[in-house]
Amino acid sequence: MTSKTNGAYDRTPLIAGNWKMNLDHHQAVTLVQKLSWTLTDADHDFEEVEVAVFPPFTDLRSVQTLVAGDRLPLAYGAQDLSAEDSGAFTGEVSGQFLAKLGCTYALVGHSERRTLNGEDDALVGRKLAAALRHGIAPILCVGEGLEVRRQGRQVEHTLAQLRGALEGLSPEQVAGLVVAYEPVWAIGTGEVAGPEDAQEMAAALRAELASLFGAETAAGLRLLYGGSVKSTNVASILREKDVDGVLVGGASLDEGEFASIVRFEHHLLTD
Ligand SMILES: O=C(CO)COP(=O)(O)O
Repeated sequence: MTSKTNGAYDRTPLIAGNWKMNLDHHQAVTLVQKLSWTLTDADHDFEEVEVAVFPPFTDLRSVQTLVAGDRLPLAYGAQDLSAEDSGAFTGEVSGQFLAKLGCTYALVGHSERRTLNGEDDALVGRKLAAALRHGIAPILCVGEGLEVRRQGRQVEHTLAQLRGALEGLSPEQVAGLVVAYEPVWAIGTGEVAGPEDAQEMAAALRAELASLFGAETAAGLRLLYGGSVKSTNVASILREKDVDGVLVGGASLDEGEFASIVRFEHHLLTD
């Protein structure tokens, strides 16, 4: 049994790599191949620590073919999806198509989409519902910007985003949900929220999930931290009781660094 220094894992840790708008489908195949070789060589137990990648839409078919053809124990997902299922929505990608491509997960409400594409909580909630309709586990991204953090309102702000996206759902519907806390000021900046900040927010999110869906459901949901995660800081973050994994951006583009993050327990033993 995998264990934290503060106790056994109740939930399978999830290490997720969000590639953002990087790597074409040829590069995707190369990275996924190298990543799986590196982890297999290192005897990584994918049942103990789950690994998922989030390539651009145009890479997903190639990743599906590779993962299925070589029976790789890796999960993959999309970085976004449409709130709609089909129709006159030029440029949108339906959850139905993603399910056909074997996506286990879809990110919803990533801060870059909220900021660059004006996605609000209502739209994020509709996208989350669309993922659930198609049997895709949503990874709901929440988190505050620098101004909100400076005002000390980060918990209130992040919990409002959580409630806004999950309104009207039942405990059964959210059973496979993952929530990623990504403070916007820590994304791509080299600034990392301290492990205690990640834990403070994870505990607040879990308490809010318990009040929405019951303690038992909340205890089974995985909460991730994201924002400048690297092999050198992952262990201290994942040592925290309520943090069940990480959502990695830049560092997931290098298979050696990402594999080292996946093998965070190795750092737990050495630091
Ligand atoms: O946005 C992120 C993952 O979704 C975090 O990105 P970085 O790890 O590059 O800071």
